Amino acid sequence: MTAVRVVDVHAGYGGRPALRGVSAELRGGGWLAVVGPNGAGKSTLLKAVAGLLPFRGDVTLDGKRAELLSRKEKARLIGYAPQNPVLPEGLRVADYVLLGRTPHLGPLAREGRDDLSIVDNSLARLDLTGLAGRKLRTLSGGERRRAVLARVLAQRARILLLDEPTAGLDLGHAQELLELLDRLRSEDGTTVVSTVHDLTLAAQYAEELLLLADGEVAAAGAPAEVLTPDRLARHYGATADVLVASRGELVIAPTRRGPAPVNRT
Ligand SMILES: Nc1ncnc2c1ncn2[C@@H]1O[C@H](COP(=O)(O)OP(=O)(O)OP(=O)(O)O)[C@@H](O)[C@H]1O
Repeated sequence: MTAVRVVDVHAGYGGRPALRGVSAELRGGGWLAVVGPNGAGKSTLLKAVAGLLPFRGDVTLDGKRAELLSRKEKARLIGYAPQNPVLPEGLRVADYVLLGRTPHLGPLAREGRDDLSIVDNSLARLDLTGLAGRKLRTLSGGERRRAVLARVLAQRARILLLDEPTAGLDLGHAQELLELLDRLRSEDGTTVVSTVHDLTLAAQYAEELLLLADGEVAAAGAPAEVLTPDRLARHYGATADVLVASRGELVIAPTRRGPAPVNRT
């Protein structure tokens, strides 16, 4: 079943268009990476799908039109991690992650044992157990990012909208997160839409790429179809080789524009 369908979406800020006729479709349990240069409209698309920005066009989530979903229904269905969230700095990490359970709490809004165990599990999955008692304001940039993702995981939403989830994470934590998302997708059928700047990681984990440029879809499809040196030059102004690694995975390797480097070995 199609989990996310976006049809001819237009959105903007103060009359200035940022998305112009964007369409995309993703099956349940799929992973769509939204890529494109700075200012292309990637975050705007995620905000529109999350219902945080007015738009023209249609967005359907799990077969239901997004604008007809109640706030609580939407919060159960979508877990959204913005690029630069404003955090309640005085809150402890565990209490912040518990906020992810809010859409599931009963009328008295008291968390139960299940909620606390989901929070513990989310903290462990993001390697935050040892930091559970720390105030958010004391965390490093990457630790804060992981706390935000732990809150989103605790929500147990069927569709995750993650804006630059690996930004600020070291290589190991970035890889662990992507592997975790991949497992959620294949084991629980979670659907993932993420924006990504690292095109090699995008190609390794996402099954579909949506390349946005200047608010429009420049290309869509499997990574090998979308990521060509020609498109990287045209839309990113970058010179890069698209290599195929030993396991068949794509590697996007930027190349120097000047003369070939002197061999330093
Ligand atoms: N709050 C805002 N007010 C006005 N213009 C905005 C706002 N947010 C984004 N824009 C503009 O909308 C366009 C798309 O921005 P968006 O944040 O969606 O790009 P992006 O592809 O996510 O970029 P990046 O890779 O730099 O994060 C840009 O021209 C940006 O300047």
